[in-house]
Amino acid sequence: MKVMRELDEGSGLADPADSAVIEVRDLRMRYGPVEVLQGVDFTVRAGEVIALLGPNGAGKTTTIEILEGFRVRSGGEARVLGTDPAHGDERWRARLGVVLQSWRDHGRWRVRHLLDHFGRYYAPYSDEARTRPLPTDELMAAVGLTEHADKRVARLSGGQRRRLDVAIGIVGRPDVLFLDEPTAGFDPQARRDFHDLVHRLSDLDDTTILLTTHDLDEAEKLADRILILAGGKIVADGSADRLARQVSRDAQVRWSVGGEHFVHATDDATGFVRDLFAQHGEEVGDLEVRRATLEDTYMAIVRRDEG
Ligand SMILES: Nc1ncnc2c1ncn2[C@@H]1O[C@H](COP(=O)(O)OP(=O)(O)OP(=O)(O)O)[C@@H](O)[C@H]1O
Repeated sequence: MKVMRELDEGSGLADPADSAVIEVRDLRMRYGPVEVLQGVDFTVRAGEVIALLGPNGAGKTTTIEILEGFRVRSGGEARVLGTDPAHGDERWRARLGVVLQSWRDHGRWRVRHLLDHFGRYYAPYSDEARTRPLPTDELMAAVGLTEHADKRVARLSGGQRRRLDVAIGIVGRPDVLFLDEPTAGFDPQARRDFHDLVHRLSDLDDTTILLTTHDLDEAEKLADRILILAGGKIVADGSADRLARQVSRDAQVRWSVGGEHFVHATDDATGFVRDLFAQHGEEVGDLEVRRATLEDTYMAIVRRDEG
C-alpha cells in the first residue's frame, strides 16, 4: 500500500512550532476479529478544514468517534487539542463541536428552546478567545432555521433536522468541529448555505474542521486538505489539486477540425494547444482542456489500493 504525502503540505510529523490540533499515530481499532483501522496517521493544524474520504465501511466514523472520545481505540496514539480523547474532561469536551451521522432525540422540544438549552452548557467555558455560546438568534440565522424557531423538532423535515444538528454542533463556538456527513439530505441551497457557514467558521473563528463526506464536489470546495482512508490506512493526504497531479500529470485535450472530433492526453496542455492553433488556426473548434476531477483521482487511488 502506497501512501502519498505532500512534503510541504502535511508531512505527517508535527512541527512543534506549528500548532497541531489533531494528531493521530498508528491508530488501530478492532471490532472482534476485524481490524478496521490498521495504523492510521495524520495531523491537522489549527484552522485547517480537512475532508476524510473513503469507501463505505472504511472506518471514517470510527476514526471521528475515537477523536471525539465516544469510542475507545484498540491501539496507537491520538491527541485532540493536546489531550488524549479517551481521557478528555468537560473543559476539553466544551471546546469540541460534534455533528454525528444520525441523532434522533428531543422531538418534543422547540428549536429555539433546544438551542438555548444546549448553549447554556457552554457558558461556563467562555474564555478571552471565545465567548460561549453563540447567541441563539445568530445561530438560527447562520443555519437557516430562523423561520422554524418555534417548531417542534419532530415536525422538522430531514434537511431542517440536519441543519439543527449542525447548529447543535457549533452552538458552543468550538475550537475543533467534527462533522460526520453533515450535508446528507440537504437540498442544493442548504448545501451551499452550509458551505458558506464552514468558510465563515474557518475564516472568522479559526475553527479547525474535520468532516467526512461522500460528495467529492463538496470535499473539493471545502477542504484545504483531503485524506483518503482505505484498507485501514490513510492512503492519500494532500490538496485535491496535488492529489490529482500525483495520480496523473496528464490533461485531456478535446477539439474538432473540419467536423471531425479528436482527443489527446498530454502533460503540457498549453504547449499542445499552442501547436494545435499554429497548425490549424481558425479551423480548431470545440476546444476543451480537462484535468482529472477529484472523483477520477479518488477512484484511481482507491482502486489502486484495492488492487
Ligand atoms: N460497534 C461496532 N461493532 C462492530 N463493527 C462495527 C461497529 N461499528 C462499526 N463497525 C464496522 O466497522 C467498519 C467501519 O465502520 P465505519 O462506520 O467507521 O465506516 P465508515 O467509513 O464511516 O462507513 P460509511 O461511509 O458507510 O459511513 C464497518 O465494517 C462496520 O460494519
